[in-house]
Amino acid sequence: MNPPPVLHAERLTKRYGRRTALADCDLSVPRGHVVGLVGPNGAGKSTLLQLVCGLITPTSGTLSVLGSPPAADAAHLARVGFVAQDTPVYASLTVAEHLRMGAWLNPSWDVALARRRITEAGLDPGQRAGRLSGGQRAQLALTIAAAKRPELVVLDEPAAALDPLARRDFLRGLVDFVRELGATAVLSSHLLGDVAQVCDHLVVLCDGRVQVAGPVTDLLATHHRVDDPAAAPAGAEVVWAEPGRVVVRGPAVRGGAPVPLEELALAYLSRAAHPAGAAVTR
Ligand SMILES: Nc1ncnc2c1ncn2[C@@H]1O[C@H](COP(=O)(O)OP(=O)(O)OP(=O)(O)O)[C@@H](O)[C@H]1O
Repeated sequence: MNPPPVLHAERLTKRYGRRTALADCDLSVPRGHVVGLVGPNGAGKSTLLQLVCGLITPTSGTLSVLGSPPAADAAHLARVGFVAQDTPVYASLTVAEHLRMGAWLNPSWDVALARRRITEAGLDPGQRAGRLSGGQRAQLALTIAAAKRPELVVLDEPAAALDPLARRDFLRGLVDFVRELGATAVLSSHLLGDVAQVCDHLVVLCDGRVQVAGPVTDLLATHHRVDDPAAAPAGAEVVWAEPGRVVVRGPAVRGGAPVPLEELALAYLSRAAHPAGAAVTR
């Protein structure tokens, strides 16, 4: 029997007063992936991640995380790591004090893993966190999440403020620890290049709705670029069409070219932003 998905949402909806942040989201994410959650400002990414961590509750619909309701109990919480937006840490505590606090709060804390990651990231254990650079702070936050040995780690735009080199190091560290632990990571980002670099599962969210989701290999196999929407075969869907950039979804297209993941995500983001501009099923 297959293990339950890491995340399973059915008609998941979150409203803040009259504002709908997430609307009728259906989503299923299998274990062992690095999942990229992309969408523009206000798409609902943070809302979805906060629901997953049990920081807020749905207005309607259902959500299960590792087979249980989010944050079901202390044991369930210990299986989920969270790196919040801007990777907050305690400015007056040193790196070593963060690790001691992590060990004290988390029964499954892996002392050796935490020490090794700090050394690999070049962090000084005696340094106060308030004096760390953005990249160093992100590495500390990722180390704290990793040393819990979570089955799922949720990261809300953790690398957005980092320079390209620091981002690359951070993302490499993330992929290494996900592989080492056999965990799943869900990472929200505006940076399509980062997502294309490290994610093997993609969720595109716009206006609180899932536009497309699935394993990257499946998405790449079912999307093609053609010169002209008329070249799309019967049954194919034109996701987005503009001069020189027509992305279709469906069976292989004669003369069609592969679509890089960044362009595929952009096609769905463009369609959501300009609904009248595309979306033709032939
Ligand atoms: N606590 C809140 N109270 C009221 N509205 C909220 C609250 N949190 C989010 N929203 C609204 O819900 C919508 C989705 O916001 P959310 O922060 O989830 O988007 P996001 O995709 O994470 O955006 P960003 O990329 O800018 O961080 C937005 O319209 C936002 O204004």
